[in-house]
Amino acid sequence: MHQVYTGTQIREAEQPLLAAGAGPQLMHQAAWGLAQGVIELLHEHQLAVPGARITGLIGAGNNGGDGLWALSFLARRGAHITAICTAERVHPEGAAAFRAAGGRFLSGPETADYARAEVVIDAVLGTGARGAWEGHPVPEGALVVACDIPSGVSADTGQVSGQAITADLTVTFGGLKVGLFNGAGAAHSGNIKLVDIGLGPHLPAPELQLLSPTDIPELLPPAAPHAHKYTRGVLGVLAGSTKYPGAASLVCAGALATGVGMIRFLTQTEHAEPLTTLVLGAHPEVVPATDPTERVQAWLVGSGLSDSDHRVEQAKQVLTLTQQQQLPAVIDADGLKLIEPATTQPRVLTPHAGEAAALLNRLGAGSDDATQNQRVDRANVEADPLAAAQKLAELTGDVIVLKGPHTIICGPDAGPGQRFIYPGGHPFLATAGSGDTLAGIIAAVLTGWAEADAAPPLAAQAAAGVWLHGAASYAVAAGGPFGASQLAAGVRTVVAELL
Ligand SMILES: NC(=O)C1=CN([C@@H]2O[C@H](COP(=O)(O)OP(=O)(O)OC[C@H]3O[C@@H](n4cnc5c(N)ncnc54)[C@H](OP(=O)(O)O)[C@@H]3O)[C@@H](O)[C@H]2O)[C@@H](O)CC1
Ligand SMILES: [K+]
Repeated sequence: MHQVYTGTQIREAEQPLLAAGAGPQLMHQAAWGLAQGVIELLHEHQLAVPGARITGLIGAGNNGGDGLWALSFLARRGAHITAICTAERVHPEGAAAFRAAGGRFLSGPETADYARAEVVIDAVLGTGARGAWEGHPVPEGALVVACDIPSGVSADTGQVSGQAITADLTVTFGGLKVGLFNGAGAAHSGNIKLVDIGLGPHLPAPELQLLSPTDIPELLPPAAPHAHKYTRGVLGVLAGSTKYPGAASLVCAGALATGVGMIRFLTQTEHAEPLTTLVLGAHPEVVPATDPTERVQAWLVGSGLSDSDHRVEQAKQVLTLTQQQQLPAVIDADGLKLIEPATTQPRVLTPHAGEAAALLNRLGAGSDDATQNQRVDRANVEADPLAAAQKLAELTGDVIVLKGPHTIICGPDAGPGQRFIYPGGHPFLATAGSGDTLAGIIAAVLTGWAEADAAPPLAAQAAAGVWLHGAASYAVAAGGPFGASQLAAGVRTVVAELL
């Protein structure tokens, strides 16, 4: 498990060390790690360090200081180092070390040299940045290494209000920052390398957690040796419609590959119908059901539902039932249009940005602050998905899985096991039906834990499902582009490797 902090939390953790006079030492550690990051990147690109043309973009504060010290370390390895100051002030000790190492500050016509840089170290703004940044051009083809956080990206939120640097690599100090993973920041950060500068004992509870493969086995329901299908868990599924028949099969495929005792599929009508035939054709083990009150341990409602009157009525009925029985439920897609907030029921909502915006508007999210009566749109959610997920979790009392390039999983409470980020599956995962499979996977995890004595927090269960879905995408993508119906095979591979 990796911990992710806001920039403000990292700054606060530095304070006791700065007060004890450890500032220069922290900066040297940070700069050393930054220089190592540059060297590794050069090697990855089959470029030699001796003679490499490396230019630092240097701001007024300690971020600039880190950049100057890193350049001086790189000069010792034979790199050709130059720097451009973007402000009138510059970190004095850093500048002295840079000059002593043979570094040259470019000014006036010399800045033309900048166009030949092979590597640019972005050390303009770090955690001390405030408001919008006007930006600075980067030579075409240069590799860009951001110092701590790409300049222009908020370390607290990932928001970019003016211009921002886009890095190939960000070397970040003391702790991973929310801004590297959330919203626009994720697209600017490139690969991320964490350098430990000894803040450990001073760090607070993290804002977010990133799951590692070793965290997953204990978050997936155990397969007990003497289990039978009912103890393992029965999942009720209300998914698919005449308009989106495939969703029902994809949901069932995701759930079966993750592992459930049984699936009861709520049919559209009492009579044999094409939707049920399709589901049973793909998964003969699924049991069709016409009565939603038959016993299940958890429900999945909404994937591919469409707005057909009959299917919507069925969904309303099942949602009420799950509330009365306090059953775990995953609510996906059109099911999200039907939920009412503030229940104590263990529920997981799985919106994408557009659905999250619609739900926030329906629940009146804009009405309690300066944005009064202003409608939330998809772009607002995409700019700060963590804030949107937190707001939704607060308004509904549910666990929110906000799907996107980086998926946020957010429970209604703060604290451990409540907030996670999954930094994206394989790009091929952006395909129709991928969300249906995800809903099935999460629902299977909830089903398996539904009657267990010591289950992980609901948000952690959902986060494990998101992780499984992402890992499955890499397993399947090894064989080339894929459609969602092939994802379940990847889920089985990943689960088999884990258990
Ligand atoms: N603390 C430590 O010992 C350690 C810190 N470390 C490093 O220090 C970094 C934090 O350093 P920091 O606090 O000096 O702030 P930093 O990000 O360099 O920028 C502040 C300067 O930028 C300016 N400025 C602000 N916004 C702006 C804008 N929008 N557009 C333009 N200018 C803007 C602002 O100028 P002002 O407006 O105040 O004149 C101010 O001078 C941190 O990220 C890490 O890299 C590590 O070495 C470990 C040890
Ligand atoms: K920076």
